[in-house]
Amino acid sequence: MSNKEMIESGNQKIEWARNHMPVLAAVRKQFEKEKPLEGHRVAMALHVEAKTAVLVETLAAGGAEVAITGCNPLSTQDDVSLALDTRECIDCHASYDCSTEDYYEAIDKVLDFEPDITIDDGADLIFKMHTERPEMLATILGGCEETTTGIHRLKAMEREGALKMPVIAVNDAMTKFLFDNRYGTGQSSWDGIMRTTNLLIAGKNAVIGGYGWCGKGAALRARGLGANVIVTEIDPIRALEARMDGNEVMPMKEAAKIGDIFLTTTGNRDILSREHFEVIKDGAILANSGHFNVEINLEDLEDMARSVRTVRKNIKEYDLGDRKVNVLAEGRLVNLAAGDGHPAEVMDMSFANQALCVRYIAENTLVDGVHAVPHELDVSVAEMKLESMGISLDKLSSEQDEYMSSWSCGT
Ligand SMILES: NC(=O)c1ccc[n+]([C@@H]2O[C@H](COP(=O)([O-])OP(=O)(O)OC[C@H]3O[C@@H](n4cnc5c(N)ncnc54)[C@H](O)[C@@H]3O)[C@@H](O)[C@H]2O)c1
Ligand SMILES: N[C@@H](CCSC[C@H]1O[C@@H](n2cnc3c(=O)[nH]cnc32)[C@H](O)[C@@H]1O)C(=O)O
Repeated sequence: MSNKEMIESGNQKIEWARNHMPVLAAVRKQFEKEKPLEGHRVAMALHVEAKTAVLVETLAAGGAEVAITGCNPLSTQDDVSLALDTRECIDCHASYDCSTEDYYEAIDKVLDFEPDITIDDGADLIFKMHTERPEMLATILGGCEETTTGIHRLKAMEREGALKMPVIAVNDAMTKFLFDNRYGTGQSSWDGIMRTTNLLIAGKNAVIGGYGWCGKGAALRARGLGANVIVTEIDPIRALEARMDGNEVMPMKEAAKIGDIFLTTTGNRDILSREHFEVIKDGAILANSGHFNVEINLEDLEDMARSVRTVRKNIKEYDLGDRKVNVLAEGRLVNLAAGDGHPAEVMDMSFANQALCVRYIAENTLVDGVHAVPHELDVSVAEMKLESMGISLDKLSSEQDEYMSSWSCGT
């Protein structure tokens, strides 16, 4: 494809996403009128694809200048990246097939832009500023964090007294994790696995590593596709919940022997490693939808393999001698590296939270540390989403309100 064709293709994808993100469209309308981000510079490290581009456009519509790069290798869509870079007030430095070196160089480029507000998905911008460019922290008003892993990292920094800027935990908004992590990851991970393998899910043993919000969604959709679902966990309450939701629960070492498809969603490392590869079923398919490329230990697999070859686009077959194992998308996020990421309607809510939190940072002075998304913003996103879906609610009558808040007439 020529550059011109790539830009056209990127713009087409952005238009489609924009037309399916009504909450962000409502926020954009407010931003166009009120210009709350005039004079602000926003640096972003997010998956650069069409829905993210709609968020970038929204921030620019609010008056911000924006520089953006990716937050994982293999999750950028190059046509969207090129299309974004043609926009006024927007610099885009992301590319799909970047090396680890290119990836961190691009993080530096968006920091060179001297932002006063950041948006991270995994806290790489914040980590880089704190470790290599601390002088930047003096002019940072605050940041927003998109994902669970980023929040873990930031809370660890906060615990050690190392976090020197305010950050809003956008991931922890109800209108984010209940929908994005659960229904988004549930749908888009299986979409990535199905389009990459072109194999049937029904009748297979699907092993889900972790029963957090992503794992619950992944298990739910796997059951809907006809799989027998096995969950692995380390948390007794989540394991119990998984069992009572109708899944089998067992240690990974047992699941490895019988699983046909493995999907890791823990945010942790080595969910699948040497001890599992030693017993894993022949032909097993391994995919990750959790954190970076560390949930499946590829070094162990490479070490154990006699040979490795590409057997289909985005599928590498590791020949272990008596068995073969297939890894999708190099163990990186399968829904983004081998798919189009979450559905637009879900990212609509996640990114409306982001846009509203960027505005909140611009208009308020926050102390250093991890902050919750203000409850009224979270509720306003739910209200706007319901409105866009044509759904209205009952209202408490004054009698009901009084009854619920009284202690004298409860029985
Ligand atoms: N692919 C995507 O688009 C996408 C979307 C949202 C979140 N994420 C990422 O997915 C990961 C999970 O997010 P979440 O919101 O579900 O987190 P969560 O904290 O709700 O769930 C993680 C679960 O994994 C379990 N776990 C941890 N170590 C384990 C181990 N060794 N074996 C089995 N289970 C283990 C935990 O007990 C927990 O129940 C994070 O890295 C997050 O950033 C990815
Ligand atoms: N750098 C992090 C990235 C985790 S991806 C998880 C985040 O990606 C976000 N996400 C999922 N799909 C899309 C998409 O299509 N566009 C933009 N962001 C997405 C989602 O909100 C989620 O919180 C790490 O490796 O741990």
